Amino acid sequence: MPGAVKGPRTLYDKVFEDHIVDEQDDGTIVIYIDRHLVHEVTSPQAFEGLKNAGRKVRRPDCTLATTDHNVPTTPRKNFKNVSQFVEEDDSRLQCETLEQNVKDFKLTYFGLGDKRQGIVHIIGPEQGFTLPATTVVCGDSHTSTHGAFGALAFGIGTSEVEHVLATQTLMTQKSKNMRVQVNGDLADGVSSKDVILHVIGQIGTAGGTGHVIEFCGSAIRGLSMEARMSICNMSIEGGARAGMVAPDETTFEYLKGRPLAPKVDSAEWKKACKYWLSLQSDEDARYDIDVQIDAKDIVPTVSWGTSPQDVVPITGVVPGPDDFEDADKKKACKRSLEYMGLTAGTKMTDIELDKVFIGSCTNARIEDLRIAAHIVKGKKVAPNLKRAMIVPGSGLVKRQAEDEGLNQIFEDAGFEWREAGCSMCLGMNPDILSPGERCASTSNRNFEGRQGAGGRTHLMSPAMAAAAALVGKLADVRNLSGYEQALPSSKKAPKDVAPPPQVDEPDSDADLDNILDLAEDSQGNSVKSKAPSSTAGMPKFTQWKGIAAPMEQTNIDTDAIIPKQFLKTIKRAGLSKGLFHAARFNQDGSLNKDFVLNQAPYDKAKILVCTGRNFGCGSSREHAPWALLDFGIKCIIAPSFGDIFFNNTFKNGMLPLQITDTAALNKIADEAKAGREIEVDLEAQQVKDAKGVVLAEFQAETFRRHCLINGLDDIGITLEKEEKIKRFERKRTEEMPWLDGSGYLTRHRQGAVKVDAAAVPKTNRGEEKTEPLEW
Ligand SMILES: CC(C)[C@H](C(=O)O)[C@@H](O)C(=O)O
Ligand code: SF4
Repeated sequence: MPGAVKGPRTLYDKVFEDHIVDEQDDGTIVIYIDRHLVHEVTSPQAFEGLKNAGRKVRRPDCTLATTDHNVPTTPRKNFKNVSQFVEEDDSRLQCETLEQNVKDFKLTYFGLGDKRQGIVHIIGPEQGFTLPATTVVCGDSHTSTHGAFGALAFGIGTSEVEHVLATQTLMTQKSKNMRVQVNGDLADGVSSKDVILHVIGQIGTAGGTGHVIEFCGSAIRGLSMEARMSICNMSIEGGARAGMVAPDETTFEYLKGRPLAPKVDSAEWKKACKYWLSLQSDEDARYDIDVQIDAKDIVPTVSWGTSPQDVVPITGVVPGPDDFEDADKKKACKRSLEYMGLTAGTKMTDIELDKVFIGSCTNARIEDLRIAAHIVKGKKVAPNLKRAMIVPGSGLVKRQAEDEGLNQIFEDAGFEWREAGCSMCLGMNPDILSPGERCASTSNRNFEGRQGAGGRTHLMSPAMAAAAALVGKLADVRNLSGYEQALPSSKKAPKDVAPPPQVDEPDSDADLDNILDLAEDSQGNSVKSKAPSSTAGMPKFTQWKGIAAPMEQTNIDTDAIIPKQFLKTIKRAGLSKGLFHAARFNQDGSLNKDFVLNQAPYDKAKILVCTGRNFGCGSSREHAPWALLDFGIKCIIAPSFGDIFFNNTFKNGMLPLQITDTAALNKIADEAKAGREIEVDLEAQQVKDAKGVVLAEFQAETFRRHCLINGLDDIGITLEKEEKIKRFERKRTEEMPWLDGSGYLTRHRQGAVKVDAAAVPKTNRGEEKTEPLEW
């Protein structure tokens, strides 16, 4: 059994094995997905796929949608509907499309008129939708956040979103185990954001590739749930598929009273807690990578460059190329310094700022706002700052903060107090940096152009961002009087600083007796597809020959492959215009002749050969492979890939080809540089030059190779496993009844048959007049 580990098991092994629906000898495994979060950016093409195939959403009771990336953070007092409220055309279309889709597919949706709306990774935990030991996915790389609950939570691309909507499962492979142990007491002034920035600085942005990280050790145990979420959130910046923390008393305390968690002290709650506790890694469990960190070595940490691994202690100086031994790193450092407008040797605390952003799925929870408010209370934002913003992670965080008077503290200090959303974390809405502006940000990515074309981002904790706002430069929070009381270090971490949010009473209790029947119904309905039962739906990939464009850079992230402004589409086609946009075009829109894809013969490239490591790291946007495909590139050759990008390419009939043998890779790159064609032969598993001479041999994964060669579509293949999925669901209902829609999700279960019978589905909530929703 490929998925099962013999002998002692890790937390990840246990959660993964408990979700296996089907497994093949080659290691391809179908796992069941307990929780699916949906947002407006990565879902339109998935819903379109479902509609085209006549498929339904299999488990509306396990699906929760919100709109977060595109939404303005301006006051919503006069909000009537998104059509009037969202001014920018493409953003509005994406929000409207989501609203149409949640109506068409009868999904629970927290729209802009709902006080529970917010960043998808904030609302899931807040509602108790995220539970320990579950599998949680979302078309978003920071789904890793939910691993703080001991859930196996990871980001997926849009094709996989469609797969989950249709089948409630995913086809996957088992990842490797990595352990990051942080032991000891965190010093005053050091918070969980410093821990994760420090860890990424140590392991690098590709350090966790192919692994699930378990964070443990006394320092992690001492952290609140909010702090653990910030750590797991950024596992993706360390390249990991997911991050996890074993559930414990802190987890249970946080969950108590959440609307979608089992009712405290009920039989279900007790059963759930017992199961959740059993998931702790066994004592002798084996990890493929083991990292030990002493908490006392961690100081307030900030980023200086354009990758989350580019971090230094706030007491340090900007590094220079000479500080690195590796040639690639020297080059990357030079490029980062140019982009960031920094000189090696400059004291970090001498770096002047233009803006401060406190928000994002990493650090916009109530605890983060409390810390920042404590630091700025009674003080003023430095006069040199053009803007300082607080963007709460959800409507409920905002309300809680207002109940505590935090908004007043911020406004008195000179901060803007905004509505919930992703905001300046990636600037898909109007909150962006202008070219050259420098920002202290509590978000998670400092890629080139991340917060706005030409914008410069320094990542840090909320306490450090608050300190920076007061000083007008990067600043050491420990130099401010009274900072100690603000920070819940491991020594004094409160059990649960956030009282459960006040939410509407859940609908009537679940009628658990009829779960089995309804599960049958919903499954029966969900597979009544108009789609042909054939699994052949993808273009085939056998041999692929053409000009290969050479690239050398390391860590080419998906923001660089296609920046945010091109994500505001509801289609897959036409994205080549955004491909490598910042590099391909000058500021006036003309072609940058120095960029390889603008030079003949590479403007007709069909293959990309990247000799730098970690191609496609970062976000889960499937727009990256779509843009490459639209340009004509169907195969990318590199020494290593970001996990989600790697998966996404396969779903589009493309081949990401990992060649780790440097000599072979260089031979291929030489052909590319000479402007000669190369051929990738997936059947023979060889890369050849134009004359047919073999440059490299490779070993593709058996099942993926089979699917590519035969043009097989994953959803079709999975739907053939219907009986196994049903069996899994029956067992899940018997053993973990709390996972079938509870609270306000119950109605989807109870109403499944009734709603499905409706000729023209109205909305999923026509009756729910008491709910604070738009419809
Ligand atoms: C839009 C989405 C695909 C993306 C992600 O996956 O991370 C975004 O949330 C981001 O932070 O870049
Ligand atoms: S990383 Fe930023 S853009 Fe992505 S989900 Fe989080 S807040 Fe939104």
